[in-house]
Amino acid sequence: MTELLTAAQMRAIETAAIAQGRVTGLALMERAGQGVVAAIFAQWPDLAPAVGAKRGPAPSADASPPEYFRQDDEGEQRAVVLCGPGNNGGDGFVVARLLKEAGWEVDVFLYGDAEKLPPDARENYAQWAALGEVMPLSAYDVQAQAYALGVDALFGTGLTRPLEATVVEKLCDLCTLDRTVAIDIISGFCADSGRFLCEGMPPGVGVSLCVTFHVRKIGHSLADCPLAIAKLRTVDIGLDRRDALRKLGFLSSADEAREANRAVVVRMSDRDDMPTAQLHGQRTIDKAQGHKYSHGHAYVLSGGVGKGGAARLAARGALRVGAGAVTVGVPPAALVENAAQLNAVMLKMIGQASDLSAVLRDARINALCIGPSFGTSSREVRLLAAAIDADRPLVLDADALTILAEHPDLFVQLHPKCVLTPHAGEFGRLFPEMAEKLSATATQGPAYSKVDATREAAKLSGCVVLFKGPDTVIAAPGGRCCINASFQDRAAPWLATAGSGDVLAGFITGLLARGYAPLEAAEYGAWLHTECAVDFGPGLIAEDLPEILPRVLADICSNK
Ligand SMILES: NC(=O)C1=CN([C@@H]2O[C@H](COP(=O)(O)OP(=O)(O)OC[C@H]3O[C@@H](n4cnc5c(N)ncnc54)[C@H](O)[C@@H]3O)[C@@H](O)[C@H]2O)[C@@H](O)CC1
Ligand SMILES: Nc1ncnc2c1ncn2[C@@H]1O[C@H](COP(=O)(O)OP(=O)(O)O)[C@@H](O)[C@H]1O
Ligand SMILES: [K+]
Repeated sequence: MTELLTAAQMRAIETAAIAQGRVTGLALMERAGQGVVAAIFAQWPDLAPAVGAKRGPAPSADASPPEYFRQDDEGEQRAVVLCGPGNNGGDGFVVARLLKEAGWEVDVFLYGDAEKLPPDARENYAQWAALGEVMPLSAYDVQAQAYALGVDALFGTGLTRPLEATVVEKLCDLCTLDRTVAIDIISGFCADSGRFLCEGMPPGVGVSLCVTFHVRKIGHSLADCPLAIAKLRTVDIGLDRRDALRKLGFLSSADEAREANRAVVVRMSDRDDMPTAQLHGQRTIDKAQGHKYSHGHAYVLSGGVGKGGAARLAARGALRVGAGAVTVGVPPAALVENAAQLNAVMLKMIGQASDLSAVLRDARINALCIGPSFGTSSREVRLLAAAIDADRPLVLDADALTILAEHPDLFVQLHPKCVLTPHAGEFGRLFPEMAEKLSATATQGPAYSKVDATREAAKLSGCVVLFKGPDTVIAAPGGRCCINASFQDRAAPWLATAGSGDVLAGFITGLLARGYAPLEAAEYGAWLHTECAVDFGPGLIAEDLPEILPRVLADICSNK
C-alpha cells in the first residue's frame, strides 16, 4: 500500500525541504534527471553506455562489466528531448546533458521562451546550451532523425490548462517512437485526476516508461493516465515524506485521523502489506479453534426461477473467502433449481420481507449481500427495505443499486455498515451529480477526479462506496480513500467478464461475515479479486475467481 500525493502536496514537500535548507531546488532537479537516466538504462540495458564510452560509468578493472554495458560500440545513439516552460522542462535539460555525457547525440526542443524559464530550469538550460543547440518545438520533426529514444519533458505537475493543439501533435509524434519516456507524468495529464485535460486522451498518446519522483501522484492510478503508461517507475530524490507534510500542517500529529481521511492510498501487487495473518493465517488458526458460526454466516438473497446464477457466484465467493457458513435465500419457486446447483452453500426459502425478518432473528447471520440476480419488483423492494432496516453489514450491488436509485426513501436509510459496489452505469444512476461532473470536459487542473466523485458519493450515502473499474476507488463517508489499481504488471482486462462483479460482492460479503469493517472488507475484497484475475490470466470466467482464491491466499502466506 502506497500513499499517493496530489501535485500541491508534492510542491509543498519540495518547498518545505528547500525552506529548511535540507536541499536546493537545483539539487533536486539534478537528482530527478539522474533518476530518469538510471531508469532508462535499467529499462533498456542495450541503451546504456558502451564499455569505455566517454564519461560513461566504467566498471572497475577487476570486476566484470555490469550486464547492461554494450559490448560492441555501435556508434552514437540519438535521443530527442522535448522541454516545456517549467521545471519539468528543467528536468529535461538535465536528462539531455547526462545522456550527452554518456555518449549520446541529443536533439533538444523547447516549447516557450528560454528567458521565462523558472530559475532552476533556466540554470539547466544554460548548462545544456554550453553543450548543444536548443531548437523551438515547432521545428521538431520525428522523421528527421532515427531516434532511439524520445523524452517528454513538456509538462509535469504544473499543468493547469489544456495543451495547445500543436503541442499535442508534437507529443503524439514523440509517442510514435519505440522507446519513449515521460518525465514525472505524460504531458497533458492532470496529476490529480489522471485525466487528459480538454477533450480526453488523444488516441496516439502513450509512453513505454514514465519516471516519477518521491512517490506516485494520484493521477498515475486513475482514469486514462495509467492506461497510457506501459511501465511506471518511482525514483527517490531524497525527500522526506511525512515529516515535511507534518511541518506544513498537512499532517498534524494532533489530528492524525483527519489526515488519514485526506490521504489516498493505492494498492498494487505489493502483497507484503496485505494483512496476511488476518486474511488467512491467524483467522485460520481461530477457525481451527472455533466452529463454523464463529466465522460468520452470510446470506445472499436471490431472484426467481432461472435468475439465480449471479447470487450463486456471490455465495461461492463469500464461502471461499472464509465465511463459516453461506446461505442463498430464494423465493419458493426457485428452490428446486437452486437445490440442484448448491452443495456447501446452504439454501433457504425467503419469499417475502417477513421471511427475511424472521430469519434475521438469528443474530449469527452477520452479513448480507443483495443485488446479483435479485430483481427489482415490489417483492425485492420490500426485501431490500427489511435488509437495510436490520442494521447488519450489507453489500448492495446490481439490482439493489437500481432499486436505491429509484427509491430515495430507501437511499436515505443507508447506514455505515452498508457497502455499495456500483460500476460506472450504476454510479451514474445513483449519483447523477457526481457522474456529470466526472464526465464533463476537464478544462483546468486539478480536474474533478474519480476519487473526488467516490468520496462525495460516500459522504452523501453515509456508507462505503466502491466505484468499480481498472481504477477501483473505495471511499468511506469520512473521506478515507483507497485505489485498487489494475494496470501495467497488474492489468487484468479479462476481469471485464459477466459475473465477475458478483464474485467481488461475494468476497466483500464473506469478509464482512468474518468481522472485517466495511472499508477493510471492500479494500481487501477488491484487492483479492484482482489478484485472482492476475494469477489466473486470460481466459478467466467468473466461476474461476472463487476457485483460484485458495491458491492466491496460500501464495500470500508463503511469501510472508
Ligand atoms: N516538486 C518537486 O519536488 C520536484 C519537481 N520537479 C519537476 O518539476 C515539475 C513541476 O514543475 P512546474 O511546477 O514548473 O510545472 P511544469 O513544468 O509542469 O509547468 C508549469 C509551467 O507551465 C505553464 N503551463 C501550465 N499548463 C500549460 C499549458 N497547457 N500550456 C502552456 N503552459 C502551461 C505554467 O503556467 C507554468 O509556467 C515536476 O513535474 C517535475 O518534473 C523535479 O525537478 C524534482 C523535484
Ligand atoms: N479493464 C479492467 N481491468 C481490471 N478490472 C476490471 C476491468 N473492467 C472491469 N473490471 C472489474 O471487473 C468487475 C466487473 O464488475 P461488473 O461491472 O459489476 O460486472 P458484472 O455485473 O458482469 O459482474 C469489477 O470488479 C471491475 O472493477
Ligand atoms: K512530462
